[in-house]
Amino acid sequence: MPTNGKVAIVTGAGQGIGLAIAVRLASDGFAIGCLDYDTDTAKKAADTIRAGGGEALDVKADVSQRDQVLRAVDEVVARFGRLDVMVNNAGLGPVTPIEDITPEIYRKVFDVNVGGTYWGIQAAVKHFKARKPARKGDVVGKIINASSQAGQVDNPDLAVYGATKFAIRGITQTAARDLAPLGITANAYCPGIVRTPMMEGIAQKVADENGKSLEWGLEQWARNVALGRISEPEDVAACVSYLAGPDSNYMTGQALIIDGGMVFN
Ligand SMILES: NC(=O)C1=CN([C@@H]2O[C@H](COP(=O)(O)OP(=O)(O)OC[C@H]3O[C@@H](n4cnc5c(N)ncnc54)[C@H](O)[C@@H]3O)[C@@H](O)[C@H]2O)C=CC1
Ligand SMILES: CC(=O)C(C)=O
Repeated sequence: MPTNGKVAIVTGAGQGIGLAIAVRLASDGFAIGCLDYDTDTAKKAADTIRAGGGEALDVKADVSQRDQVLRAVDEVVARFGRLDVMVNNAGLGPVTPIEDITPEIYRKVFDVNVGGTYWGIQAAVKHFKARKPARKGDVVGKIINASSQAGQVDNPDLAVYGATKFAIRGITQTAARDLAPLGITANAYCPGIVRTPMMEGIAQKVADENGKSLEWGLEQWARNVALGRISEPEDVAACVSYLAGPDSNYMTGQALIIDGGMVFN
């Protein structure tokens, strides 16, 4: 794989959408920091990229822990010498009927999904600030955050998860405004229904409640998709490739919806 001389970090790179983004950005020429709290899957992701001729380093951090995120990002910068793109992708998506929400689940999901986004932004900005834009509007660093279609509209039994994804859109818009003078853009990607372990967990719960299969559970979500199929992680990674690359340099504060045209009530 050719290198474009740039470095990207992807959180939650061990599986699902994060893995697909890491592999795609490596094929775009980025050296990749594969960050995950699961050291085995992070290592596998980095091994996969290196086996394909790319450059990668696996780093361990729980994104809900600010000090761990700062340390892991420093580690990647120490290895590759710079940072250009930070993809705050790691997240949790538990099914939480509204009456079952506990303080513990609320705290945990917000700490990972929202806290992890704050800490990833802070860790990246520290390094982006090492470069000054030569001219007003030049881009020296890009923040890309994972929101969701569940950050646009209501979804059944996802009150905690959905709230974090609405919050991430808000954080992205504010970060875009606050960080623009430093030459840093911030955008979010909003997948629809993506076949990953997270989504399979959500679909399986509905399937179990109805005595049906996982495929039936996924099909219930696909019925709302105009294009007629749920997406694969690579569909999302292709759009994140655009957000990470130079063609989106004049775009900031946006939420890119990648949902196959979901039809809402
Ligand atoms: N799968 C879907 O249909 C959709 C997913 N998303 C979002 O995309 C992102 C990725 O989702 P999936 O790939 O489906 O999830 P997944 O559950 O399949 O993978 C998540 C990855 O993040 C890692 N991770 C989780 N908590 C972490 C923590 N505290 N610290 C470090 N790593 C952690 C896991 O080890 C795993 O490798 C999430 O933010 C999710 O909310 C958004 C819309 C739809
Ligand atoms: C998991 C997720 O983000 C959904 C269902 O939109």
